[in-house]
Amino acid sequence: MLELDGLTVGYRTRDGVVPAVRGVDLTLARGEKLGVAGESGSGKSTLALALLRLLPPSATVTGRVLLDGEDVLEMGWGRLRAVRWAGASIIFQGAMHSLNPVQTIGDQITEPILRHQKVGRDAADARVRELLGQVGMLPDRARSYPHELSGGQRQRVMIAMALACEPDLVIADEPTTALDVMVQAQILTLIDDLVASRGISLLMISHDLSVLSDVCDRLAVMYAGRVVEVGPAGEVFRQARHPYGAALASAFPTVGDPASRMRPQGLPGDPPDPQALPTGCAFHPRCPVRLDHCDDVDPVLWPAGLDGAGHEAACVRVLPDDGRSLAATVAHAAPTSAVEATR
Ligand SMILES: Nc1ncnc2c1ncn2[C@@H]1O[C@H](COP(=O)(O)OP(=O)(O)OP(=O)(O)O)[C@@H](O)[C@H]1O
Repeated sequence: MLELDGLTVGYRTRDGVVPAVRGVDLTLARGEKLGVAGESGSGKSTLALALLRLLPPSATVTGRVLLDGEDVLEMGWGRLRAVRWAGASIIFQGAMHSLNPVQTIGDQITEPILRHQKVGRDAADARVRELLGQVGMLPDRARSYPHELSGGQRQRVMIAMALACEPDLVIADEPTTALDVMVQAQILTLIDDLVASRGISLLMISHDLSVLSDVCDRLAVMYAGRVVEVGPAGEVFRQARHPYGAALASAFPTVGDPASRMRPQGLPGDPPDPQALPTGCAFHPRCPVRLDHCDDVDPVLWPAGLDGAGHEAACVRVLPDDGRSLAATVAHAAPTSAVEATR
């Protein structure tokens, strides 16, 4: 139902263009849950905002964002307004900053309902009470202002708003950031249950690969504005093929897994400045297994799963046929079709 085709976003600044998202191709099937992971600055939020054209005017967007076959980037404003909320909606990070502090939450949830569903005020109010019940809140909370609610309750309100117009796609951008671990688990379970029971597609964004692997069917890992690994959630989390995916996964302990007794491993170094990206593979300066020519070639996504089931990684160490390391291949002349020289 969602297809990103070469999605590229740059922000114009006084110092030049910041390339925040660089040629992302992704698909999301109806009812599927896709997680997008990556460090701060990797372009996750920019990607999410681009899907509904919510980026600031300084952003330039190219590529295609096909929602049920229709390009969101080409839509007129009328059609775009109809698609927002009803076709796809976003649960933003940090509900306190996303809710209007001087409006009751009931009024805020009512607004998209009145705008998109041809119902009267009474029916909309009833729908708000029903939605609040579905996200585990007392219907009377409709009269509360955001500051009268806890962080977890405010995030529940955001979820109720996102579901208000029965969208086909929900985009959740760090929906549990700033919540304590217990509340985080409740909110994740709530989102998971609500999208599953309605057959809604979910695109969830987080820096936390372990959270995403719990909730999502597939995972995409972003680094410096690119997807560097994508595949079935369990496989990407436990058998990452890209060195960055592996580093991200090993930064989290897994409860119940004997391997979790190992201490989580940090990844030395910082993500690159998008305006001064390293040559070749953007990850090579931090890569623990880089090869001599990794500063020269910029790999594209390539089949990386041993059983070939939709697992791809953009690393010259991953080979199309059986995933042997490039070290072996260098001796046997690497197939140049597996890499893309971009310099
Ligand atoms: N309005 C803007 N103007 C210029 N650069 C921006 C703007 N918004 C984001 N960026 C830059 O674009 C890049 C991607 O930012 P983005 O917020 O999408 O990353 P992220 O992975 O979502 O990070 P976080 O997890 O911290 O939200 C970063 O280098 C960021 O500094």
